[in-house]
Amino acid sequence: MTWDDPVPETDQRLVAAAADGEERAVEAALRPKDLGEFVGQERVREQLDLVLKAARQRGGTADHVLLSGAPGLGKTTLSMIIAAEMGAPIRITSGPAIQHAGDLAAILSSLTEGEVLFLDEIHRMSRPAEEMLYMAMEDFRVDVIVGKGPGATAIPLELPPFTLVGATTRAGLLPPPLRDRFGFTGHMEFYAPAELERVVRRSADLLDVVIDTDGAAEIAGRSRGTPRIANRLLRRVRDYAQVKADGVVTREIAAQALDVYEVDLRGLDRLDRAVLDALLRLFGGGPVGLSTLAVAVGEERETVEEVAEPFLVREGLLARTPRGRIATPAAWAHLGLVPPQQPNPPGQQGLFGQ
Ligand SMILES: Nc1ncnc2c1ncn2[C@@H]1O[C@H](COP(=O)(O)OP(=O)(O)OP(=O)(O)O)[C@@H](O)[C@H]1O
Repeated sequence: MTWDDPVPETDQRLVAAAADGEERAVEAALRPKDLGEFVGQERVREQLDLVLKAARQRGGTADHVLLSGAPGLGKTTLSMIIAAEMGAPIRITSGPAIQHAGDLAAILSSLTEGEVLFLDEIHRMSRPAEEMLYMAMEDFRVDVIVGKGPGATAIPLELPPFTLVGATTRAGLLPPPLRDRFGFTGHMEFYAPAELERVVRRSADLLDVVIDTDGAAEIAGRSRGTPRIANRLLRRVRDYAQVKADGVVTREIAAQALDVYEVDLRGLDRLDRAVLDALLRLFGGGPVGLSTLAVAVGEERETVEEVAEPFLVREGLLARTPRGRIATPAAWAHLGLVPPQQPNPPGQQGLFGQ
């Protein structure tokens, strides 16, 4: 497996959606092995089930599959399930690991018939490799260029039929010719709390952790719609339950543990709350410019914009407007603060129609 990309420093948070190599090794034990075990994503599961069943009935190779969605929602897991359901081996690589077309040619030419090639972060592949992939996907053929300059020749190389599973967090960044070569695209959504609760209970079972329904619900509610985060929080809660209590995870124990790790009821961590707190207390809820907000919390502009804000926006706690960042009424409520009363100019509504 090649997941060579370092996780950015700022992403090494308990609530980070990305994982480093070490965590991926721990995660391997928790991966569902077939579609039946895979929690949630009903639509994608049903559609994929049809694609795979039909391919099996025809005795052929499944169409190429594109999975799009945020990190930690189960794209790698689904690719392994696709291989398992097709009874095929799987090869795993990622866009950034394929710098040259030659790297891709080497991988493609060593595939066996029906093999699944999982290409994570497919949007980060180099241009020449991408162009080679077009032909490989469509015609199961690549042209290997031998030599340089005017004497260079293209030697056609036949490939066995294979299934490409591409994963991307940014489907919009894929060039249309690449997108169009996938027979099926699955859009992965964030998970509902009840689904995450099932993920937590399943993982607890596998890790031999005793947990009650409320304990699982408490962890699920703080997991930002993401199974990877749910599993990570479960591991930290397990430590707490073992060291500070009798090992059993109840709602109270889960809440105490996650309070220690500063992950609040909605899954906000220290950084998220610092941004909201500054926006509300220092700037009256905004609008305030990103740079000013970043200085106020002692972080880089990029950290606030790329690490904290996406989740705050998704949660409906912060809005990005042309005039700057503004807090929503939900943000005031979440931090238990009361918004200042601002008289609206005659005939004009306030920002939130208040
Ligand atoms: N639907 C699910 N049911 C149960 N566990 C899940 C589900 N989806 C993901 N997980 C668990 O969450 C963890 C992360 O999943 P996975 O590595 O597949 O995510 P990903 O979308 O590929 O992430 P990335 O984009 O960072 O590669 C794994 O331990 C996996 O077992």
